[in-house]
Amino acid sequence: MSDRRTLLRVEHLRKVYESATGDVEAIGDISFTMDAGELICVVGPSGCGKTTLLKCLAGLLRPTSGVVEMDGAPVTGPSPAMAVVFQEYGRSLYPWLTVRGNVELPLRHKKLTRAARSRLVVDALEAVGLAHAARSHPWQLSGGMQQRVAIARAIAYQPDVLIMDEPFAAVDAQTRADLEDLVRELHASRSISVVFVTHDIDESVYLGQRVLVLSTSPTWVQEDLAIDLPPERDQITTRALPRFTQLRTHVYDQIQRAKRGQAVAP
Ligand SMILES: Nc1ncnc2c1ncn2[C@@H]1O[C@H](COP(=O)(O)OP(=O)(O)OP(=O)(O)O)[C@@H](O)[C@H]1O
Repeated sequence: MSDRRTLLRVEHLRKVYESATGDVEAIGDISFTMDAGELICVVGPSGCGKTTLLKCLAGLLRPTSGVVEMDGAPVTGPSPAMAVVFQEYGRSLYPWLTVRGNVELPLRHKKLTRAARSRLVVDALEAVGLAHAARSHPWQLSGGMQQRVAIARAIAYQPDVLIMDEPFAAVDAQTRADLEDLVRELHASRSISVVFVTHDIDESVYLGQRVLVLSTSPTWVQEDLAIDLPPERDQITTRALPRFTQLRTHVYDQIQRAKRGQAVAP
């Protein structure tokens, strides 16, 4: 649950990529804040700058102008307070390490005793339902299980913010539903704040407490929509609610407007 403390503040963020073939203004002017403990989904037309935004939030990319602040301090590089889960789980896990080794690796940068590290790894693997697979290698696991390992690695690091870039785009529908519920469960039980980018409108409404709809590039926040569905959600009941249908239709309409360039800048 949100505790009304501003954790992340993005103000007038702009990002221009410079290249030999010309400049690309990926992000025009994005501003929003996120309270501690919130789960925000970000949607928008393809190529509108969602990944660019996440990279700026995570300190992996320097904005051209504007500010990203985490807990009142400017983000100037990768921060231990944030962990990122990407879509390409296959490329983000080291095949020569076991599941346990993959989850443990980033913790080696923290000043922890071996026992404390071990506790965090065991706890994270249990939380994602993979305690039994600790000694397997990633290539022995299904796609959904590999993405669970990536999530375990992120939560073992104990970040304040979990940043997820279309994390379930490459798994089948049933696995995706299970992983969505896992994210909701981890968010609720561990008070982790989550920024979740997705192409899937239904997924954004099902997961989010808020949905940020982005315009086409150069991008701004076209709508910051509060998702007023009950906090207890499940795949069958929640998705069958008339309000769920209204919200998904609304988000869909907004994205269509964005694609047609009809959205008005705030
Ligand atoms: N390194 C780069 N150099 C130049 N242009 C880039 C670079 N990375 C991204 N872009 C451009 O910036 C814009 C936004 O890209 P970005 O990947 O952030 O969008 P996205 O919304 O995540 O895309 P998608 O929905 O397809 O995943 C696009 O026009 C893209 O071509």
